[in-house]
Amino acid sequence: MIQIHQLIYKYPKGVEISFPDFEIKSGEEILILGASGCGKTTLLHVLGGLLPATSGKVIINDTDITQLTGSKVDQFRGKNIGVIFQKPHFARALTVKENLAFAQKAGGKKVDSGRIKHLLERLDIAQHIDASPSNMSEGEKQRLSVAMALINKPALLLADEPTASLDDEHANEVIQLLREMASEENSALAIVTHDSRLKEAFAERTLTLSKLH
Ligand SMILES: Nc1ncnc2c1ncn2[C@@H]1O[C@H](COP(=O)(O)OP(=O)(O)OP(=O)(O)O)[C@@H](O)[C@H]1O
Repeated sequence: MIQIHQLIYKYPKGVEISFPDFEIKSGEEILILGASGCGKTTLLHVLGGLLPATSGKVIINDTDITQLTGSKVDQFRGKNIGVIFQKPHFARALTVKENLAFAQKAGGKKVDSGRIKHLLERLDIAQHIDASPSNMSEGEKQRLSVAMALINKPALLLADEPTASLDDEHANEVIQLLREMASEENSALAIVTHDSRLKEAFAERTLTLSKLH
């Protein structure tokens, strides 16, 4: 269960952004929409522990991450939060399997080849297990970034603009995949986007951020 309560982030010498309260249950999802500049990326970074909240709470499975300091935030993220960035980045010198094994170790877990194989098969990229990610198509790379984010069974899966450059058909496919995978893995899913095409599919599970004044 993820709970956001009275969350505020203030950029040093910049704007102060207040976010609405919301919660996401395990295996459920939320679409966070808003116009350019309203704070979507900022919210994603605060939820992912990449920016420290100025005040308020971000509770992820009973831990308020705003209270974690120093390397504790990084350790918590490695174990409990998966992030799918707009542009996937992998270690190019490592194979697909080695990238996933690296992510397991970074999350404080032992390398689990069975888990790696399961996710690659589920995401239909198992044929690339010993290849370099650089030799994969854009769609395959995106599916690998989903595998990387899910490898440690995170409580929270965050996706940043996953449909930004996609046509309607591919946008639907990616969203469908994220929803299925989050539900299968029992992760709470938060998608941050300005893509209002997605609004209908998420119906009441949409949160629209207000414009800053
Ligand atoms: N490093 C920074 N320092 C100061 N202000 C910033 C910084 N980064 C963002 N901002 C401001 O914070 C506000 C929210 O920015 P943010 O990038 O979160 O918006 P966004 O909704 O993700 O926008 P977009 O859809 O255009 O990516 C904006 O007013 C922006 O100018």
